[in-house]
Amino acid sequence: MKVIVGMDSFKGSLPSVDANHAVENGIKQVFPGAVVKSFAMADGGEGTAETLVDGMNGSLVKMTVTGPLGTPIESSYGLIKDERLAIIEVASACGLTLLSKAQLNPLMTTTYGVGELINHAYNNGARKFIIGLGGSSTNDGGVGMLQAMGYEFQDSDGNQVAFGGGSLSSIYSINQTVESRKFKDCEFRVACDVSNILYGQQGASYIFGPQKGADSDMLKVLDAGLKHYADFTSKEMGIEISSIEGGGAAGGLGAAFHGYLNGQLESGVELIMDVLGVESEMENADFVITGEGRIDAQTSMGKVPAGMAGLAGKYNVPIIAVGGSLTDDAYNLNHHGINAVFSIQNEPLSIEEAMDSKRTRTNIERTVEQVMRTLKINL
Ligand SMILES: O=C(O)[C@H](O)CO
Repeated sequence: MKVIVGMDSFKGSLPSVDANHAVENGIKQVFPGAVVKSFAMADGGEGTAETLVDGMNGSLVKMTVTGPLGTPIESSYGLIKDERLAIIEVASACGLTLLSKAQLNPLMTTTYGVGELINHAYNNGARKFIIGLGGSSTNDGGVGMLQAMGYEFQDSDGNQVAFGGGSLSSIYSINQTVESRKFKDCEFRVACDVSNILYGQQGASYIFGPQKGADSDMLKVLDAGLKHYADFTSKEMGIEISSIEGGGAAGGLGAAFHGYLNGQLESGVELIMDVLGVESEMENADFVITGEGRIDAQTSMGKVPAGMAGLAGKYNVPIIAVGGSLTDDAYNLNHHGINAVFSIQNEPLSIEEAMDSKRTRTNIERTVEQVMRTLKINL
């Protein structure tokens, strides 16, 4: 018997590697001879760098970067030296969670620190990059990042435009320096958490600006700034960034990666499955076990269980999901390729108790063992 295990982390409770181990233990209690192929999964969002570093024998590089408000913050990225691969979650340099509610201001916040992470990884030998977009506090179209990578965005007086989405409308000329050209040989694979375009009613500002602290007047300024930036990018550089799907991810960072760095914008979970080589093990598998901390309506929209279900479906392999909590919507997954969904909880508990990592590990193992026992019944 061959089983594929592909668990996401149980956020705030258990990393994916540990969730995978718990599932493996549950399987082995009942089928000790089973061949278990384990892939600690992620979707490009929080935890992706740590997960890939664990799964690919890499290391986490810690460094100080320019934070979203221009002051120094501690950040990190994953580095797989042998593969010359760096994994960067943009939120670790410009994320929402780095700021208090009162500090949120997308007119001012910058992605400069993301560019500093890329530079550092480049100097550490990285030529391939996996970039996780999402959870940002910025709406600067990635201009801050590009400035840190050697691009010059100047206003009509020849000064560098200031940080933040509020300054995009002052872009008057764009230049590439020698420094910026070194990234031509790099490969950027970009995991997008959304498919929105750069500007307009469905663009970065109007859809994600409010969660970053923008009121309705700010939204107009931010959206106009992104449009101006796209128009100038087309005029000065001959690059089209206004209509690419995912261009509006992380306040327009998607557009910057696509237009300026030739980045490939992809669905996060599919990108990670590809990097880990999940598909090559799927064809002759007997079944798959996947799961995440909370299985809800968003799960079917490109989260790890949905991605694993898509791949399992391609090879007609049955798939079972286990979750820390299940909303009513979780059961709709039965109509989206997941054969059965189980909660790991077995008694009434507070959230804190339910998220205790030891309890989570034990409950995953027990639930999977019981599912395996059910599979073993020969009716
Ligand atoms: O960072 C953001 O703007 C949202 O997560 C959408 O990408």
